Amino acid sequence: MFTDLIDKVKHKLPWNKLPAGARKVHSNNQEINKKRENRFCNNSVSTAKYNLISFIPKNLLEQFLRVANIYFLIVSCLQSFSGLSPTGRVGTIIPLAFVVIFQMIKDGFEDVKRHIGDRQVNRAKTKVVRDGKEIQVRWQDVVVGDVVRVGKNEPSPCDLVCLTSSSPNGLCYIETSQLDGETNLKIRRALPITNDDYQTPEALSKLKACVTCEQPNDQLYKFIGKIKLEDENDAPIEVEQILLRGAILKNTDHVYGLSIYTGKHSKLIMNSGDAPHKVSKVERVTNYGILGLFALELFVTLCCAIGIGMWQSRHSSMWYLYHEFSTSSTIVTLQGLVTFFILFNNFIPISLYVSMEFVKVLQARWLIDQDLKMYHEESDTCASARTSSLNEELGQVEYIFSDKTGTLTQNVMEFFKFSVNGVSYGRGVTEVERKMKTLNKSTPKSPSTPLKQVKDKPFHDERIDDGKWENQKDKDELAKFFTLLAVCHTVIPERSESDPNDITYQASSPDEYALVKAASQFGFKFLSRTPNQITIQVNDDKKQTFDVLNILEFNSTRKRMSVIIKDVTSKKIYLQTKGADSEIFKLLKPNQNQVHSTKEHLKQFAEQGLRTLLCAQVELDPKEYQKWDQEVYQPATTALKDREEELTKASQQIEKDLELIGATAIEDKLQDGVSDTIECLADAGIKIWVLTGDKQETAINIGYSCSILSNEMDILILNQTDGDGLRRELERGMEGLLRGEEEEKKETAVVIDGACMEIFLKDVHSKK
Ligand SMILES: Nc1ncnc2c1ncn2[C@@H]1O[C@H](COP(=O)(O)OP(=O)(O)OP(=O)(O)O)[C@@H](O)[C@H]1O
Ligand SMILES: [Mg+2]
Repeated sequence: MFTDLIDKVKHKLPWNKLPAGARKVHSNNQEINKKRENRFCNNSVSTAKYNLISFIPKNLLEQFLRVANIYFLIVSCLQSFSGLSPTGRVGTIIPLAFVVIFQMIKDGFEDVKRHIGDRQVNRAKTKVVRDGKEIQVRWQDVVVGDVVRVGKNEPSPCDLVCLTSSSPNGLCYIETSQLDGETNLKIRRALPITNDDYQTPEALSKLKACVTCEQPNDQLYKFIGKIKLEDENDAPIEVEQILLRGAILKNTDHVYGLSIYTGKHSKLIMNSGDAPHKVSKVERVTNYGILGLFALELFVTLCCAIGIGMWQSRHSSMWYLYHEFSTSSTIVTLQGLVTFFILFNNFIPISLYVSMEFVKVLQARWLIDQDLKMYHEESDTCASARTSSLNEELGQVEYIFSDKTGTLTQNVMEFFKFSVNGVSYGRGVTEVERKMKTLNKSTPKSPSTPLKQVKDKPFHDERIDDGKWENQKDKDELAKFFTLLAVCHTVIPERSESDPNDITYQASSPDEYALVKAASQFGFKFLSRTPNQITIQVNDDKKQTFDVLNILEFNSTRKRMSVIIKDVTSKKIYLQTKGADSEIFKLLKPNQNQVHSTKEHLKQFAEQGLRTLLCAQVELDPKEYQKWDQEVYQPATTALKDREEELTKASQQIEKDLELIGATAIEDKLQDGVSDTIECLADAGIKIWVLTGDKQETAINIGYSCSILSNEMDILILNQTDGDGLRRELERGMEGLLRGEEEEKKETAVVIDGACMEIFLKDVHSKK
């Protein structure tokens, strides 16, 4: 309570306020950057709660926020000062001091650990460019306006604008698991205007640039800013040119970036906020218990005080506790109130909190930290209780919210099946299918997918393996499909220095990685990419090159991505797209034969727990394309406001009348032990929510295989997009729920579609 207040006041203090307007950062010009009105801070951060000066007052304040401590403080004061104490003067203050000191030592010890952690981070080494040379400095000494070098597998020490990258085309990859928990790589791009000319420390130390950006804020995925080089026009800076503090550089030798937000102003720190003072449920209950005891004590005290008042008025003799005797029974009653209050102070046990703290420390250090069942052998890691104040909450978790990909599943995608021209290929049996078989909830089998054991390669089908696809009657359609897999993506190939034929792929989307790998298994090998061209090799001999005219990028709202390419030999222009079936079916040209059978296949794939994508393409008329590119697309790319929406609108204008090429199905296996873990959690009565972008059928079947859903449950599927239908379905669900409660065994699981959820939330909002 008080700590919140202190924080609020702190933010209002004039010297803590950020200046209004934009932040201007000058490269290689510390004179301007260090001006006081900029209020740039240094790059050291502190996650500790106390420092040497604030430790005693702050900790005491926190401790005396506890009801019991306030109570004992009052008792101690009365005991020492009033002269009415039936016990010694120090009867309470000594145990209280002991309790407070014990707690202080424990808090101090935990804070010292935080200080040590902070020190390690603040003193870690990084390299910055100063006077034409790279020098090593501590993280805490990096200042706004420094050009920082981040090497491979190193974290970025502060928020940087990426100026140059050692990789071709200014690309680099980062892993942001510290920021958002996602382990897949994300692509970042160096600023085009600096990438080519400022590759060396000498060049970088001559860089005269001014970056104008927002004041520090906690928005991890938003950035508005521009850069101005001497004698050049302003250029916009996009989110994809920002490396946030804590992001780790991967697969790129090094990048140089201009530091714009440091220390407590960096987005990661702004986003994490101060650690709040948490009170566990047990402690809350204890507080109420103490209030009850206190009321009881007051009552008993009152009775006794009135009693002695009455005794005195009848007997007119001195009560044995008092040396001096008042003749007024009212005064004796008042004196009695204090005396009995002190006498009965043991109603509330002073050692209560100490015992609780002691037990918690033992639980944390002894039971949790050394629990062999929570030991991970491969990484030699034990469980670690960072704080012991919330131990008992662990047993009272009611809900768990989980992501699916990468949390329940391994995020290792394997191409498993596909469908082209109404024929389904791929013979493997998925993990989900096997699990469903054991659950006796067999998925509908099609004649083309008999259950057979998987070979070492996840995809196998004797009809098309080892180049035999060329003998199929659908060979042209198959070739089109494989070409699309090899071309329509944002994967980047990397050749190893020792063997140029050895190509590894870098992808920010593990699905795309699996598709490109699969295409090369069929002989359509993706060889190289430049900003404007992509080359693939067909059957080890023929090279095919395409000019990449545009890439209409993937985002979660569009649920698809497209490329517009020009075949260098035939000069034809195509738009190729792949994405969620819910989106792509809407964009198809009407009356295509294979649509019906592809839908059937998609349903089967999804029921086998596979992640599906639909592939389609269209040949564009060059004139129409030119018109669209110049009049619609290019203006959208340079829009300064709502660029993403503008691009989405522009893409919608060209992604239409598509010809269906095929469907892909990718398996993402469950992590080890997921099913058992979820069963345990469910047994403990914990409700689990999982979020996924998969197709509904895939989600449901994965739900079964990881035991979130089971045959014994009522499953309520909410995918109605009209309010009335949704209401009806909810009512039906509620009836089921009540029935289930009566029968005392049936549980209800709810599957909610995203669109349906939106209606739901809108409704809630409007009611508010
Ligand atoms: N690289 C891609 N190209 C085209 N479409 C894609 C791509 N990645 C995903 N999609 C489609 O977009 C939909 C939404 O994907 P998104 O990545 O937003 O889901 P998500 O929230 O990450 O879910 P999950 O955690 O299950 O991956 C997917 O169901 C898929 O159909
Ligand atoms: Mg995804």
